[in-house]
This record gives sequence, C-alpha cells and structure tokens, in this order.
Amino acid sequence: MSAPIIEFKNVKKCFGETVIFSDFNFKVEENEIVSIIGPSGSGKSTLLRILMTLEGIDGGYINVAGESLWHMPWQGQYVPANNKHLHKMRNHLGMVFQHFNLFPHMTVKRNITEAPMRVKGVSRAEAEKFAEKLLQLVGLADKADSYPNDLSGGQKQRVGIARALAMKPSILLLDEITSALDPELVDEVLDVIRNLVKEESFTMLLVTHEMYFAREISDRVCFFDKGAIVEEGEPEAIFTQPKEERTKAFLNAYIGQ
Ligand SMILES: Nc1ncnc2c1ncn2[C@@H]1O[C@H](COP(=O)(O)OP(=O)(O)OP(=O)(O)O)[C@@H](O)[C@H]1O
Repeated sequence: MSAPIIEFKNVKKCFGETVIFSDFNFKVEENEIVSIIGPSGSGKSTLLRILMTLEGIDGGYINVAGESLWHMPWQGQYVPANNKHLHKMRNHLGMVFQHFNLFPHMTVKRNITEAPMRVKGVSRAEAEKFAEKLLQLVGLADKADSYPNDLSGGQKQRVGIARALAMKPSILLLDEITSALDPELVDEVLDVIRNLVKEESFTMLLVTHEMYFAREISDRVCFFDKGAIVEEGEPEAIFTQPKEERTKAFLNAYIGQ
C-alpha cells in the first residue's frame, strides 16, 4: 500500500494552557474522502487549520504528500519550517471556510484569480480562463464581475469552493462549509461537492454537521471528541448499526447538531 497522503504523528497542540491535541495520530490515504464529526470545541477546525499551516503545532510531526509539513529535519533535529517550505506545502492544499472569507472589495473573478497569479505566478490570461471554467463548474458563470456582497450565502460559498480549486490542490479541506447558510441554500453548495467528486479524484477532509452528507460522500467517518478520534469506520457500518449498539460518540454528534 502507498504511503498516506496525510499523516499526523504524536501531534501536540495547545492554545496557552488549553491542550487541544495531546498525542494525536491520524492518517488519510490518497483519494480518500474523510468526514470529521464531533462536538463543538473538540478541535475539528484546529486540525484543518494546522494542515493549512494557519496554526503551528507544539510537538510531534505531520507529513503531507511525503514531506514534513511544519517541522523539517535539519542535522538530525526537527526545526520549524521556513516560509519557502510552507509556501510549497500550501500548494498541496485548498481550504473552504465556514464564513467564506472572500475579499469583499474584489470581484468574484478576482477572488478566484488572485492566489494563482500572486502565489503561483500564473499569467492573468491563464488564471482568468481557469476561473471561467471553475465558475461554470459551480454554476456561477454569470457572476464573474459581481462583488461578494451582491451574492447570496450559497453563491458566496460556491465562489469559496471555486477559489480553493483555482490553486489546483490535491487535498481539499472543507470546514463546515454549510453551517453559515440558511437551510434552503445548503443543498446547492453540497451539490457542487457531489459533482466534483463524481468527476475527479480528490483527497478530501471535511468537517461537517450534515450527517446525511457525510454518510453519502465519505469513505470513512471519524467521530472526534476532546482532540481524539473516538470512533471511525465506513459510513454504512456506522450509520446502520442497531440503535442499542450506537456509541456515545455517535449519539453526541446527533445531539450536538
Ligand atoms: N486561536 C485560538 N486561541 C485560543 N483558543 C482557540 C483558538 N482557536 C481555537 N481555540 C479553542 O480550541 C478549542 C478547539 O476549537 P476548534 O475551533 O478546533 O473546535 P471545533 O471542534 O472546530 O468546534 P466548532 O464545531 O464549534 O467549530 C476550543 O476550545 C476553542 O475555543
């Protein structure tokens, strides 16, 4: 079997005195779709933010696509990664955020082309051509020149997905991408992800409260509690277990919604 594309080994993460992960171990295989479900405050977003290099770690190490993400071996010791290395590692990953995080002063098209042009040095013509393709994919071909404030929440999030894909990541991180949306807008966003995985192979790590979506789309579902995975398995095995065998983690996830 090939090496996992994501691997956390003995990872420690604290915010001040608060320990989020004390000894966290986790692997994701290439092209695997993994959902993370768990109560508020259990460390799900922190996990994605660490992978996206938006947060550092306090111990252990993480491999992404065969390379150390945060700490680099140097003369037999692990030292924090430099900016050039983080930059390179970020190219493997794309993230879609709960609150869209679009630039309000830029058009939809600019929101999508900005990172490929600035970070990857892609030409404007090439970035715009790809942006048009992505806008078609998310059903917003007619919104290229609109500003985020003129879009509905669902449309904003579809731009968020297009923006993440613009960097051609091999790993997509989705952080509760529908939880800021009105219920009637949830499916238009989930449909984009459904179509995406039908057409292309992706490694995807999604934090979600949408149980039916996790069940439908994932190869593996992980229940998180207090910075640890307390239950995991194929969705059909987990979601079809008899009522009396349901674990505390599973029930908590439902109650936590
Ligand atoms: N930048 C930060 N500084 C201090 N504490 C933080 C920071 N980010 C997160 N935390 C704390 O770390 C814990 C885990 O937060 P995290 O956002 O990862 O949880 P979560 O499982 O994603 O929760 P939710 O489902 O509510 O989004 C929480 O107690 C949170 O308050």
